[in-house]
Amino acid sequence: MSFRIQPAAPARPNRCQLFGPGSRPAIFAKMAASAADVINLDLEDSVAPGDKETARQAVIEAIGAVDWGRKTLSVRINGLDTPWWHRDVIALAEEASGRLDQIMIPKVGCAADVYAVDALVTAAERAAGRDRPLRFEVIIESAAGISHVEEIAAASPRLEAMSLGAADFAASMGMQTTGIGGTQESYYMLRDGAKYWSDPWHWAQAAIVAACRTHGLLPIDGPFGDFSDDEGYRAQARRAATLGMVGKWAIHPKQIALANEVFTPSAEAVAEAREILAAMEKARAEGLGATVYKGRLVDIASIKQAEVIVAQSELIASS
Ligand SMILES: CC(C)(COP(=O)(O)OP(=O)(O)OC[C@H]1O[C@@H](n2cnc3c(N)ncnc32)[C@H](O)[C@@H]1OP(=O)(O)O)[C@@H](O)C(=O)NCCC(=O)NCCSC(=O)C[C@H](O)C(=O)O
Ligand SMILES: [Mg+2]
Repeated sequence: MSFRIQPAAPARPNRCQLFGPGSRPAIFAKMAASAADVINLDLEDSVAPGDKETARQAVIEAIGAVDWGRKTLSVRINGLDTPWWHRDVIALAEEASGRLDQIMIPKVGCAADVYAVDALVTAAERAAGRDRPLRFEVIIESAAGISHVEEIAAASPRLEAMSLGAADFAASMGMQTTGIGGTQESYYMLRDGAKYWSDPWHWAQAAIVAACRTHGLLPIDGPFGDFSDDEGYRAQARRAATLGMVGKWAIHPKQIALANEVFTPSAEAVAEAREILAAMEKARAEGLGATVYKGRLVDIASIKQAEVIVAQSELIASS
């Protein structure tokens, strides 16, 4: 470990982030009653330009009127290249009830984007006498965003989470696909005439996880567009979980259970992690730093790996 200790990410469940357009208030109560850990009311790309003002007002009203339970409640504002974002920020900070937890900033390209929103939120919060600071989550979904991912992760003490937005990311990168996440037909290796599909999202996910872990943020996988494909969603979510991400977006309610399933460590995984901890405790009592568990090496690093799984399961059980 470096002399600089890796900061812990916020201790809250973030297995599933359920999105819904701010222009569709009829679904807000259904979102609140769902099993998602985080709710994202959207003012950005799922809201048509002509509906921006009414969606903003509907969202502000619903933040105070709907019972959101213990969920993390977040609103995605419009991008900094639009004429709407500053009014989104001021209205949310000054008019929304104290129940609002987070603002999600889309299409962040550099640390200064976060700084700009931070400055505006800080002024609006002070003007409104808000006593609980709004927290931020950002979406990495552009070539600039992924190029500056580490400086973005360090940009504000308000920051708690960072997602990969596969659709805008693919567009910004000029990727030849209209798919949102998942297997891409043309991204394969060829051996002896057989195709082996590779994962074009992997490197961006890994960069986001590294930036988040360096700065104590929660790394989240973004949308999987084909909500008729449960197995495709599961596969994408499992890859993300294996890389260190803690959750994934749901753009339809049927994806919530899939995310919760994948990002909740299984009883078997938790039992095995506890057995590794017990084996290492026994080794330590015998003056050893390494031992054998089920025919494989476990050592002091294995304690930290096992603790990740136990900590995830205890966090979810206590939420
Ligand atoms: C995708 C949808 C437009 C589908 O809506 P709909 O046609 O109503 O679906 P169903 O008829 O199958 O709905 C079944 C029941 O579920 C309710 N419902 C639908 N959507 C939601 C929801 N999001 N939350 C809660 N409940 C929901 C319906 O009302 C039905 O209820 P009932 O009649 O009582 O049975 C729609 O799901 C939708 O709008 N999804 C969210 C879209 C969104 O927010 N997109 C933005 C995020 S993705 C993105 O922005 C890309 C990213 O930035 C990137 O770049 O990658
Ligand atoms: Mg997007």
